[in-house]
Amino acid sequence: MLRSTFSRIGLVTKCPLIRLSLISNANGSRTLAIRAQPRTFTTTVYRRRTANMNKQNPPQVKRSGAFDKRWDNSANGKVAGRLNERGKPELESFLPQIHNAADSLDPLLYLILIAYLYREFTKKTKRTIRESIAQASSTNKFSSFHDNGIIGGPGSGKGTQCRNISKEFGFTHLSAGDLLRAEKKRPGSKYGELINTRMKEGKIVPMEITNALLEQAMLDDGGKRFLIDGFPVQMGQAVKFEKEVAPAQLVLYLECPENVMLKRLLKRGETSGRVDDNAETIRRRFKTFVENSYPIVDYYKEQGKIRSISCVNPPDVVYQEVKEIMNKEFGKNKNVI
Ligand SMILES: Nc1ncnc2c1ncn2[C@@H]1O[C@H](COP(=O)(O)OP(=O)(O)OP(=O)(O)O)[C@@H](O)[C@H]1O
Ligand SMILES: O=c1ccn([C@@H]2O[C@H](COP(=O)(O)O)[C@@H](O)[C@H]2O)c(=O)[nH]1
Repeated sequence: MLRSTFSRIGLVTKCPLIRLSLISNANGSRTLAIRAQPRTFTTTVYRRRTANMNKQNPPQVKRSGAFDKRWDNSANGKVAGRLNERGKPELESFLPQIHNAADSLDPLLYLILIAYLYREFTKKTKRTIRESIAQASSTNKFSSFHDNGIIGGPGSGKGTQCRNISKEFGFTHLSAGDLLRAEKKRPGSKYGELINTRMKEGKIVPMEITNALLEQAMLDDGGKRFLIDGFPVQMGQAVKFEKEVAPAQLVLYLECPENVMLKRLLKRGETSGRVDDNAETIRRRFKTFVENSYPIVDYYKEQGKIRSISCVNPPDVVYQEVKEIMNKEFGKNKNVI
């Protein structure tokens, strides 16, 4: 209870007060010092195997400052976490112990630790996204192609909305899933079996296959404005495609609760004949979506390209909102190639 309360508070707090350092002691042990202002809490996390490290000379757990509750020194003379190349402690690798000790930890210290970790995590994610954007915006092969993506969970209504958009706004509608299904059926395809297995398991098909199919479909079409349905599904795939084929101008993100999507897909499964429209695979597809798609949303958000739309309402109501967005972006020759 205490742990989850503080986790939640910690996750919305960005606190820069924490410092980690390793202190080498005379007896060969090392002490991890966590300075969570205004307190300092230290514990021995590591010791070298030296002659004087024996039962008569057990590792010392030092504590200082006002904090005197026990924090289990589970390291017990072994490395309790990873040190980086410069011999500094990597906080993430010490996290399990910090977490295990949460109930006996000073709540303030625990709160600050969680806040620190959150800050480090978001910093790292943002850095990765910025690097990816810089990489993707270098010139690609088909700079005249302009593509727009539509992403959302399985059954959120991507295909349904894409059909409306392409009819009204004149985009070529390409569906990554449909291209993969066509490749699966193509006699002699060397990827057919792999695609079938991945789809049945609710997993992502290797991006090289999907990107190549999309690129070919764009070339075959001869047009320049595309609406790509259900793509990208992975960060690496987005970056690779934008770098090598075409950058996205706009990405629509259809938001829908899982229970609504599940109901729609089970209904569709009664007639679709799709290998992935069954309860077990749908559950796996939800998991794949959650694990892979949030970074993509962040990636496009950073570039100001994402537009989120709730799609729990009937298709025509959802489309009114979609249409408004499309009109703003592409109406009256705005941004039209
Ligand atoms: N807004 C909506 N309200 C109710 N049903 C909808 C809505 N949008 C789509 N559907 C229905 O839900 C099912 C899934 O829709 P659709 O194929 O467009 O979703 P999708 O996101 O493309 O799914 P997938 O990723 O699995 O291909 C279809 O049977 C469709 O008719
Ligand atoms: O970029 C993509 C898009 C799709 N897949 C695989 O296809 C199925 C079905 O996709 P839909 O968009 O729902 O038609 C999906 O579950 C993945 O297995 C992919 O690998 N990469």
